[in-house]
Amino acid sequence: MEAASLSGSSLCSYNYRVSRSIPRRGYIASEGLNGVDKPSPKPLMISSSESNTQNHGVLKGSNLSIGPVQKRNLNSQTNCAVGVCTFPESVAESHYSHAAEEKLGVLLLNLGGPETLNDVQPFLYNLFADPDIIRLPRLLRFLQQPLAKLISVLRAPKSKEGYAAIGGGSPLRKITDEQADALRMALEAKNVRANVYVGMRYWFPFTEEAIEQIKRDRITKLVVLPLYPQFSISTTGSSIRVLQRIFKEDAYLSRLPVSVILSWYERQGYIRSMADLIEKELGKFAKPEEVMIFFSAHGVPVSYVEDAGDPYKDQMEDCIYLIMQELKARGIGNDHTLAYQSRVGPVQWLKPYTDEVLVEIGQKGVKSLLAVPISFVSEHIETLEEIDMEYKDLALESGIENWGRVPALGCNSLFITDLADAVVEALPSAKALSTSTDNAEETEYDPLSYVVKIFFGSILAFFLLLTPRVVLAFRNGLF
Ligand SMILES: C=CC1=C(C)c2cc3[nH]c(cc4nc(cc5[nH]c(cc1n2)c(C)c5CCC(=O)O)C(CCC(=O)O)=C4C)c(C)c3C=C
Ligand SMILES: [Fe+2]
Repeated sequence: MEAASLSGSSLCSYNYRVSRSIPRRGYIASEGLNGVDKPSPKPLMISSSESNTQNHGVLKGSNLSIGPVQKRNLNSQTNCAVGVCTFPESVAESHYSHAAEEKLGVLLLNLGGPETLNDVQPFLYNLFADPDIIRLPRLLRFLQQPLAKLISVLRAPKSKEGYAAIGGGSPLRKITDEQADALRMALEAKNVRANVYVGMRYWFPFTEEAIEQIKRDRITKLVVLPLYPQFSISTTGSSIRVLQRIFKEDAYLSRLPVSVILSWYERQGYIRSMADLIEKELGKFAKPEEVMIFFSAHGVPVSYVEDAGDPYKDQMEDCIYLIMQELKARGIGNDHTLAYQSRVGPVQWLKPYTDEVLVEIGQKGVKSLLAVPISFVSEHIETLEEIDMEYKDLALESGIENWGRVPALGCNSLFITDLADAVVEALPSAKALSTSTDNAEETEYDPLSYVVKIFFGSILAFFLLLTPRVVLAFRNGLF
């Protein structure tokens, strides 16, 4: 465990805590489609310094630092593996800790999704305007918004088709609300009263709205729980960056004791509930032992992992190792593989790609396949449309005869109870960002420079989109 405070304003820094850890394993898939031993990954060190663009610059301009995750305690009997991100030990305890009545809040963070087809383009705009989704070099940052506008307009028709095919909108809000309710009840069953809030990154209810409600409710302690089992710069990282911005600008929030759970894929409850779902779906095949278990994770660009130090790939492989170990302990030793889906744009994404591997294994003679979406805990467009429709068709065309798909965890009771445990375990490490109000910062907004930026940025972005690589990506349907 390592705490670090960063250059620039030291309003906040985070510790990355792993309360129970296992030694790093090589990733070995049986009967090796992916069957290569992976070397031990370098220790995770995510720091953020405005001046440092090369060095693991995950959350630049923020004060987040996440120290090594690979410190693993073999002897630990506990089953919890929560990366808990708190404000530093060194800051004085906030007065909230001594408040007569503690009012606990849990903030669930998620991506959000368009609820109607009219929402699709503005939703895509919000997504592509996120500097953690399209990572431009500092000097080109002024292009972010015009690029987002152009890409969202160009991608919207394709995305709309996908959302139309799943009923005209994303189910994410409804499912996340149900998970919030279930978590509140699971906490209550443990005698922990808490308000559970939902904050989405790219659509309603936005994180900002949830925070406003938290303020109105005068919450005195907050646990932040992103609904992504594995950490990625593009998901949890991005959501935390938003929180940091909001918190450091607000006197009340900067004093509120907060604990952020960064990743939780190692938790036994999660691993067991995934193994339960897999076991159940395998049982639906005529010959369960012959089924290939096909984990399909949402991809990220390779540069996130190789240049920015995103732990996503390592955590994904570790997660799959743990699930397969759990299945093995139950006497289930099926072949398995991992591939990455949903790539967007002209850059290299994590390989192997789901569509390519499906064709490959179909041609190699695999007849039965169980698809397991692994990077998300709700049904969404990429399970309901991409996997259930596109990949299923592709698999059947490639020679696979028996297809199955594991549902997302949703409100699975073992899973929700385990999330409740994660919240309880995170409570003692809640710390305030700051005890003084003089840190509150106002961001300056200059309308003239904004208009100038948008105008010239749009022209530049337009020419950028005409480069051969980008044109080719559009032609190949990658946008
Ligand atoms: C762990 C999960 C996710 C990662 C990592 C992730 C990275 C990532 N995504 C895009 C681009 C798009 N994502 C879109 C939808 C979407 N993404 C996730 C999860 C992860 N994304 C989910 C759950 C959803 C679906 C939301 C819903 O409405 O159901 C979309 C929009 C849909 C589409 O047009 O395909 C885009 C675009 C990038 C570029 C990225 C990493 C850099
Ligand atoms: Fe995505």
